[in-house]
Formats: sequence, C-alpha cells, structure tokens
Amino acid sequence: MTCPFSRRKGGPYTLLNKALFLMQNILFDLDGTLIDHFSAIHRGVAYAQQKLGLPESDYATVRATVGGSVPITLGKLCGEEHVEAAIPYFRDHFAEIMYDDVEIIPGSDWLLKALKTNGHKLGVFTNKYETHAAAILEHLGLAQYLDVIVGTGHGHGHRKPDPRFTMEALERMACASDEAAMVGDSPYDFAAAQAGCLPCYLLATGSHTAEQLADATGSSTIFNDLRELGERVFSIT
Ligand SMILES: O=C(O)COP(=O)(O)O
Repeated sequence: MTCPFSRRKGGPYTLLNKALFLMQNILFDLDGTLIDHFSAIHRGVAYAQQKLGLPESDYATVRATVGGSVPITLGKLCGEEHVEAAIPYFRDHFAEIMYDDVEIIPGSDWLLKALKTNGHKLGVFTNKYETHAAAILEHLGLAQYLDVIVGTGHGHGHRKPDPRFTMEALERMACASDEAAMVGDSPYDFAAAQAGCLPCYLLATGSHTAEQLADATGSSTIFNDLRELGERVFSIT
C-alpha cells in the first residue's frame, strides 16, 4: 500500500508497534470509543421509523449498526429509499435528546488527560455530525483535552472510511500519517486508518465485540477497554 500523506522517505510505517514518538498525534473515534451514546441514537432512529411508518429497530440492532454515519445507519435500518426522509426526523429529534442519554465510557477522561499531559496532540475523528460531537464533548468535559474535532455534516459528504476524510483529519491535526495513530471501535475506523496508513488500535467497547472486530478486520491490536489500551500501548499507569 502506498501512503499519500507520509512525510518520511522510504514509505509508510506499517508496524503497529511503532515508537511512541511517532504517534505524537492521536485521533479518537467518538461513539463507542470515548462516549456511549447508543441509547439516544436508538431513540433517534426509532423516532424516524415511527414518523415514516416503518418497523422500529431494537436497541441491539441499532448499536451493532452504528459507525458509518447517520445516513449509512439509517440506510441500513430504514431502507435506502427512506434515507432522505429519515435524516431530518433523526437529526432534529436527536438534537433535542442528545444530552439525556450520554455517558463517558470508563477510561476516556483518564486516558485523554494522561496523553495530553504527556504532550500528545489529540483529536476526535467521528462520523457523527461535527456540531453534535463538539456540543457533546463540551457537555461531558472532554473538549478541554482535544485540539481538533473532525466530524461530518459539512456538505462534502466525506465520512470514514473515505481516504479524503482521513486526509482532512490529518490536515486539521497538522500532521502526517506517519506521525499519527487512530483509536476506534468499528471496522469503519480500522478502514479509515488503513486509508491513511495509520496504525489503528481497536476497542471492544462499542458496536462490536473483540471477536467480531478480529473477524471483520484481521487486526491483532484489539483491546478490551481504554484502560488496557492506555497501560499496554502508552505505558500509562
Ligand atoms: O454516527 C455514527 O455513525 C458513528 O460515529 P463514530 O464515527 O463516532 O463512531
């Protein structure tokens, strides 16, 4: 694979255990990685389905589907022919309820704070609408650790795993691919990292179990949670 965003001669770094100083910049996925927002997302999807007279998806189905952005999730759960009609119902209802059902995933605060203290530059790289992501991160007190929040909804339609979206995230972090790493919970995150030649650390705290992540991605860097990741990869105790 060639890496279009590398600053270094000799091609991309492909080793997942590359030295920490090469991972000065860390991009975190949001849903299922730093926050648990699945209940509100489920309510938003069910509201759109009700409004359109469609059968309602249950919580487990919605949870397992999240990760590709609202249009992708709605397409899978409502049917492609209903996506355009479902989006405004979801978006408007979600904006009303998004502070009701949201929790920090254990270890988020601890890891972001420690990495920031250790001098890392931190970003959120999410398929969530950027306005929603920024508002929620502020609400939860996590925005203070983040240098950049990159999300969807800018009109260009880019989303993980589109390589253009990974490039946008790296540009906004002002770093090259061989100076960064990605942390996420879904195959979308893994593919987005691959699209930018970033090492990717996966967590079994979101839409997929560790086994499902291994099956879907073949990754060998899958962790049970953020604490295990922080201790084993970043030597934070
Ligand atoms: O809104 C989504 O589909 C998921 O967003 P994420 O990229 O933070 O997992």
